[in-house]
Amino acid sequence: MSGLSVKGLRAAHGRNEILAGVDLTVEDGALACVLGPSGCGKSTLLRVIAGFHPAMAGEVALGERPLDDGRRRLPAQHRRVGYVPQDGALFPHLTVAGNIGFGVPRARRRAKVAELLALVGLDGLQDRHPHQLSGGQQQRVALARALAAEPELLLLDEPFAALDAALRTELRAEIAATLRRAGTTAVLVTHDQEEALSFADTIAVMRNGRIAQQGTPQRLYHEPDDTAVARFLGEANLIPAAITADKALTVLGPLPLTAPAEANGHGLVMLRPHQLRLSAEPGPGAIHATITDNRFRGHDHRLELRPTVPDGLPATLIAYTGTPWNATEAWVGAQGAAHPVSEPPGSAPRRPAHEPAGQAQPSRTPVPRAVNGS
Ligand SMILES: Nc1ncnc2c1ncn2[C@@H]1O[C@H](COP(=O)(O)OP(=O)(O)OP(=O)(O)O)[C@@H](O)[C@H]1O
Repeated sequence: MSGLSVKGLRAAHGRNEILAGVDLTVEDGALACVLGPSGCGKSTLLRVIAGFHPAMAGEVALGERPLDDGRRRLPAQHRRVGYVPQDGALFPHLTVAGNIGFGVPRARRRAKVAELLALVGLDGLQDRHPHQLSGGQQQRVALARALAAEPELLLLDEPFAALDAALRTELRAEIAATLRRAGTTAVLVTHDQEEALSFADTIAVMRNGRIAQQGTPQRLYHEPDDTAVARFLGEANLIPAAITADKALTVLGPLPLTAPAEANGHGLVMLRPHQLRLSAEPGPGAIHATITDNRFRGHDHRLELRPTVPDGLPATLIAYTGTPWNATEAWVGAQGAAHPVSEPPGSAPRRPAHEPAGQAQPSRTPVPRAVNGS
C-alpha cells in the first residue's frame, strides 16, 4: 500500500509561511488534484513532499513508510517519489530513449525504455531529441522518464500549462489512463478547475496555506463547504434562504436540500447555473429578470440575468441553457437540490445586494420575501 498521507505540514520560503498546516490523503493508486489560485503554495507542497524543500513541521508518509515524521527526513533520492515539473525539464542533449532510460540500470534499460515508450504512446520516436518533439510529446517523455524509476508516488506540477486547450484535454486523458494502467498514486497541481474535475479521483482545494476542502469532484462541485470553494469549482448562484431541516425557502420557491441541514436559520444556498430554468411566462417561484449577456458556447448557452426586484439576490444570476434563448427577458425559477454554503473563515460579512454600504448589518442575511411571515 502506498497511499499518501500528509498531516499538519508547514513550510516557509524565508520568513514567509507558505504551508500553514496542510492535511491531504490520497488513496493507493488514486489520482489527486491540488487546486488553488496562483501563488497559494501548490508547487511548494509538491516540493516538500518530494523532499526538495524542508518542512518546518508535520508528517508525510507513503503507506506505512514515513518520508518525514519531524524526527527523520528521508533524502529525496530515497523517497521513491517522481516529480514532473511544468516544463518537463528534459535533457536537451539526450535522445528520447536516453532521457527515459537515464536512471535505469543498464541491464534493464532497453526493455524498460521500450515498455514506457509504448505506455506513453511514443513508439518509434526513441532516437529523436527533445527539440524535435512537440510540446505534448515532450511532456509524455517527461512522464515516461519519471515512471522509469518506478515511483510509488508521482507528483505532476501543472504539466499541461504550456499546451493549447485541445492538446491539454487529450494529453490529460492519456496521462490519467497511463497512470491508472501503471497503478501509480499521483498528485497533480493545477489552477484549472476543469482539469481538476476531469482528471481526479479526489480534489483538494488549497487556500491560505491549508486545504480548505477535499473530496470527490462530484462532492466538491455539488456540495462545497463554503462560497469560495463553490466559486473556485465553477460558476455559482449564491441565494439567500431560510434553511429548515430539509428545505431551503428562497425567492425562487422552496427547494430540497442536498443533505439534511444541521441547524435551522438564514444563510446562503448554492445553485449551479444549469439549475436555473427560464420561462417566457410567470410561474410559481419564478422571478422576472432582464438578460444582460447571452453567449453561445458550443455545448450550451450562458446567460447573465439581472433580477427586476433584487430581493437580496445577487445583482447577476447565471444560467446555462441547452437551447437558445432569444428574448431579452425571462422568468427565472430553480430546479434540483440547493446546497447550503457558509462564508469562508475570515471573510468580510455579506451585504444584501440592495443595501448601501453604510447600512450593512453584518449578522443578518436578508430574509427572502417569499418566506417573510410564512
Ligand atoms: N524560492 C522561493 N523563494 C521565495 N519565495 C518563493 C519561492 N518559491 C515560491 N515562493 C513564494 O511562495 C508562494 C507560493 O509559491 P508556489 O510556487 O508554491 O505557489 P503556486 O500555488 O504553485 O503558484 P503557481 O500556480 O503560480 O505556480 C508565492 O508567494 C511565491 O512567490
